[in-house]
Amino acid sequence: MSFHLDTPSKVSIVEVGPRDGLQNEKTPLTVQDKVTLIDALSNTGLRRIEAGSFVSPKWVPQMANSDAVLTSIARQQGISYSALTPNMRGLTDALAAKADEVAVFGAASESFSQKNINCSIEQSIERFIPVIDAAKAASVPVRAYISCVLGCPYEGEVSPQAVLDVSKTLLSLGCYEVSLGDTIGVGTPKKTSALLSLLLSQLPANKLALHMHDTYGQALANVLIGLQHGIASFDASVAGLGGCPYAKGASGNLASEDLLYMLENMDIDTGIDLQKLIKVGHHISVKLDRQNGAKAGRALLA
Ligand SMILES: CC(C)(COP(=O)([O-])OP(=O)([O-])OC[C@H]1O[C@@H](n2cnc3c(N)ncnc32)[C@H](O)[C@@H]1OP(=O)([O-])[O-])[C@@H](O)C(=O)NCCC(=O)NCCSC(=O)C[C@@](C)(O)CC(=O)[O-]
Repeated sequence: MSFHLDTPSKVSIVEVGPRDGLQNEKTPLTVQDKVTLIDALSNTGLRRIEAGSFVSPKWVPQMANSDAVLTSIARQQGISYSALTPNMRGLTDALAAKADEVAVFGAASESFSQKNINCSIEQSIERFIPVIDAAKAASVPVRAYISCVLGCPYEGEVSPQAVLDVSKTLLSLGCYEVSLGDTIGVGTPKKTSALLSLLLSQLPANKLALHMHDTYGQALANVLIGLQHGIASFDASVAGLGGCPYAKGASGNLASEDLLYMLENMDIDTGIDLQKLIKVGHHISVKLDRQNGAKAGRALLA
């Protein structure tokens, strides 16, 4: 029996630890370390794993070895291994490395767009058009991220209408899903609910995902709001790894283990084995010499 509130009975989790999680880590991981992490994640039941990012190594050195990572992992059938592709150069490299899926990433805030990808929102859309077209021509699905949907580190408040406009544009260009990024974790249930109410008045729930950072401990509460609005796709990061290099102070993503613990206890099916995921979270935390950011992970290991 599913939870008494009107929530989806099944949800899909995008594990972003190997990308969003590692892109801001001070301790650089070797290709082999990343491959070990991704291969371990592949054995947990996850079906969507973001494995790397084809961005400028001058901007994000931690992702410089994404091609070697994608070509070295032990791919498992039924798992989509994705990568970020900000431009045609990124897409070409991602296709050469056989990414199963790619993602373009824009923002709802002009300042963040400039700081993150060095162009305006409008210019970013112009850049994405050939990327999306070429990916589709290669039969590679394209996801889209929008950063700063609930607040911007440079501008503060972001208007929900701006998020709606960018979402509609990216979906109309052929992205199969828009992942709404609370980049600095300032979203609260009230703000998340207001944003989703507007978006869902014009877009179907199955075109949206939530990508919550846990800076203020609100990520899981916001996910619950998302579930109650019918959202069934969520991004999370094993051990709560992460942070965005262009959003100072942003802490990690919502920990995958915490998300899974909540979903399991709401009888919502994900197909993922929590115990296996907890072990992966523990190992990567030890490897990075950082505290495991997953509360459920720490509690269940204790
Ligand atoms: C977008 C660019 C490339 C524009 O960067 P640019 O400087 O405007 O671009 P450019 O075309 O003038 O190129 C500059 C240099 O980068 C190289 N270059 C150009 N493109 C590539 C590429 N694809 N791969 C490798 N190298 C590349 C290019 O060859 C050139 O090299 P140089 O001639 O100086 O030696 C740059 O701004 C960049 O790489 N930004 C990275 C931003 C990033 O990765 N941010 C983190 C991910 S987004 C995020 O975390 C948020 C999210 C998704 O998780 C959701 C949320 O929480 O909000």
